[in-house]
Amino acid sequence: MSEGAYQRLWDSSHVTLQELLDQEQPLLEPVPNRERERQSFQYRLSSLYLYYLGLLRRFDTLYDQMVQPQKRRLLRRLLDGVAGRVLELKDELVRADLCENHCLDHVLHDLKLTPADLEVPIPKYFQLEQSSILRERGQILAEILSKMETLSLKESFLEMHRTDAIILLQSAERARQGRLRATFMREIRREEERNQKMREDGRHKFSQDQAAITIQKVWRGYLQRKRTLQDRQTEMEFIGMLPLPNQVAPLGVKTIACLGDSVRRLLQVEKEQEYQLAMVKTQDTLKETEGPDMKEKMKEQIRQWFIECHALTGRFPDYPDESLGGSYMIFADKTPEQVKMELEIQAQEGKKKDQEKNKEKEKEKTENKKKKKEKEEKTKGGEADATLKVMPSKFVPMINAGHEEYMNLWKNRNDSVHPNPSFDPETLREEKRKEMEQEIRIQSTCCRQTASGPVGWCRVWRRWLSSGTVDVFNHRVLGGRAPQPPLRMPVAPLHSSLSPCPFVLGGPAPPTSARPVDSLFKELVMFGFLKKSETVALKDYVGDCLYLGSTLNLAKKLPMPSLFDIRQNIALYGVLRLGSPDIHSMAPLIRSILLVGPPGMGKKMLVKAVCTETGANLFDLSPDNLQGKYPGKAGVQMLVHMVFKVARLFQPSVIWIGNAEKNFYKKVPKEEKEMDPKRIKKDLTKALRLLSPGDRVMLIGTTDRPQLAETKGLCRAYERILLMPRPDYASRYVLWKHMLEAQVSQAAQSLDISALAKVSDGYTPGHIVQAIQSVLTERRLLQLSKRPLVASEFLGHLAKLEPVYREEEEALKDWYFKTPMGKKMMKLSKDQDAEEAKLAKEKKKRK
Ligand SMILES: Nc1ncnc2c1ncn2[C@@H]1O[C@H](COP(=O)(O)OP(=O)(O)OP(=O)(O)O)[C@@H](O)[C@H]1O
Repeated sequence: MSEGAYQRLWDSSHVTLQELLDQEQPLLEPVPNRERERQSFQYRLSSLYLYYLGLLRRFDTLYDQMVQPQKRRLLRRLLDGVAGRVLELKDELVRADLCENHCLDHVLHDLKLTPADLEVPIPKYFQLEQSSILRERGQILAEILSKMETLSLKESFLEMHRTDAIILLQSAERARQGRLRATFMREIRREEERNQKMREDGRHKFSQDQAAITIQKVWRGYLQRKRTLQDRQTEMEFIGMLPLPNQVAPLGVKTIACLGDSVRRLLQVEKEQEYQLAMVKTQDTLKETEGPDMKEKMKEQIRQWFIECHALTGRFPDYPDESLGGSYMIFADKTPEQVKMELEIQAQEGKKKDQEKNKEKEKEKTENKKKKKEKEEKTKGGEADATLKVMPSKFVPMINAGHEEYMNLWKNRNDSVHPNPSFDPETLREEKRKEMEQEIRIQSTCCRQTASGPVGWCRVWRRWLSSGTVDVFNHRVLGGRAPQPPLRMPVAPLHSSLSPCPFVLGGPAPPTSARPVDSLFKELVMFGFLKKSETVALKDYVGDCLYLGSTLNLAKKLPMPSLFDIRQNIALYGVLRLGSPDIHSMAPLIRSILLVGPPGMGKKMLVKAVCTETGANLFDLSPDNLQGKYPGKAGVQMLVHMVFKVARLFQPSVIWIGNAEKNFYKKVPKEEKEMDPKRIKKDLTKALRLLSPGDRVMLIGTTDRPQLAETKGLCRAYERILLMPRPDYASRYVLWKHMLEAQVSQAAQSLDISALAKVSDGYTPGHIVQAIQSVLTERRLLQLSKRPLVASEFLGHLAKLEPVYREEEEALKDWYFKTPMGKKMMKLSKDQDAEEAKLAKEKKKRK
């Protein structure tokens, strides 16, 4: 696609954005929490969520492919804003549905969208723009690990004696010879058997006709089977169940498209460098040509302002307070009277506000008490909240600002058909001029260094005015030194990446404060707490969505999350939050997630996918990994402190706890008493609470037996609990298809995948992977051309595996309904039932 095509896509995206922004305000109005209103509220939220998802996809493509650097800067802000709004809306959906998975099939249908539109896109820049620091860190980790590996290899080599090595070689060689001999003997035996059979069969002799009929039968059967297969193929192609042969290999087209994308990315880098150079040049030129004039004008303006004020009021006005904008008030296009009035009004309002605040505080206190009482009464009476409404968004103002900038700067350009991919010098100059104006304004009004530290320049002005030592009429000093503009802008201390760790508040200094972070990083790698995560893309977590969610809801059956829902939730809770600092700092904070599901559901795979998609470090604090390391109370305190400190400083980070139930055991089993799995519990919960917006650190726990843990403690540590039940038919179908086609191209055409999906009910994706791996050995893959794959081959292997029994899954569900979210979900469904029963009664009475 060309720059012009992307520009048109951008233009159309803003039309949708405008419509969405118009829908934001009505959502803020509270709605009574009754069945019908709740449904329409949920519908409005869901459609908004889907539209924003679509916009996110578009802005991601645009940011990835547009070349013009100034437009890309705006697109980045819009992309982050929309991603953040999607996260906020997801939170609202959870609050409205009281459930982590939402049945949006009817909304999809109404909006004429497809299930693919439900997919949460992961911005491509998360991976493409991973900072060099992240890459360097990966290299350091690989280096440390390879050093450790070579050391352990050396150690293991040293241990083997020469005689042992010879014995090992000899036994391997003898085994090889034995295998060869056995194969040879088997061949001889088979040959003998064949000969014997031929001798025995030789007795039945066919007549010529009989032989011809037999051969014809076999041949006709073969031909018919072939024809039937071809007919089936043509019919399937005709009804669209199989792709047409000319559609099967669009690989060439795809590669060309990918190549085009990469070329545009290279062009982006080129144009960005050009833009950076131009920025420096423009800044220098403006400073030289317009800077001195601008400075003089500003001084003159301030002086003029004072004189006019003096002439009007007979006295010098107070210098505008820094909190009110300082000299900005003077530079704004206002007359001195207006400014004076405004200052006075603001001062009065400030006083009033203070008084009002005090009053409000008192009021709030009494109201809070009242609300508490009401809530208690409601919970006793079993009533639900009275109103439903959306929380004010932090991202909408950001999107609004971006939208306005687009409307003012980029919408009505003459070159919209063939836009110029290079930067626009006029816009750049305007931007830099504004920046310079701001800088000079600060220089001529703000900070000046004095013996007692930095003093606001406006304060100096004010002091000079109050002491009467400055002659504003002639712009000279009557006594003492005239205020001098600062020579240099004060530089705020950079936010050091090694800032004090917040994880030990108060009390003694942090135990690792004297150690460099690199050494802590190395220690964690050496002890096996910081691991190299395998590369797994989130899209490889295969699964289909639930197509009949709303129908199940209508039939009063609680729909369970599909694998698709789980993938989307991980993308929303894990990837989008950890991927961008801007999104994380403003989005609703989520510090921890717990994945609950039977073994083989892909819990570990999802943890690895979050790390891959965001470039996060992977810390392993699983109880098994803690065994024998950092003993005692002080040890574990030190470990948690170290892990969270390194995780925060080298963010984004994922702290993974496998078998998370062990940290919260109701009763520690005898065989695990020595391990003491609960020792980390207290410090972990404390450290988690100290994570704040902007700290891109997430705890992800995985468990298959949450029933063994104290539900309260577990739910307090993990803010979101995602239940992963066995895959349904649709998910099993796509799992089989995807995994088989990864090894055998067009496996779906020769195999009855639907039958495989049906018989594998109860098996997890892990089981399916195992069955495929055991059937599709190297040998079997070589035989495929002669002996096509059939579904029955997988059955034997599946039968050997232990499925997830219904009782096991029911136990997991029962546990889930005891968690806070599960309880709310149950309560809502009961309330709905009661409400419906009441309505039915009323109807009957009326009749
Ligand atoms: N939805 C899926 N799509 C593709 N592969 C999957 C999916 N779910 C699981 N797998 C595969 O199944 C195997 C088992 O997954 P994994 O080890 O992550 O499961 P788990 O739930 O963590 O198991 P456990 O509880 O035993 O630790 C892995 O090879 C993984 O790649």
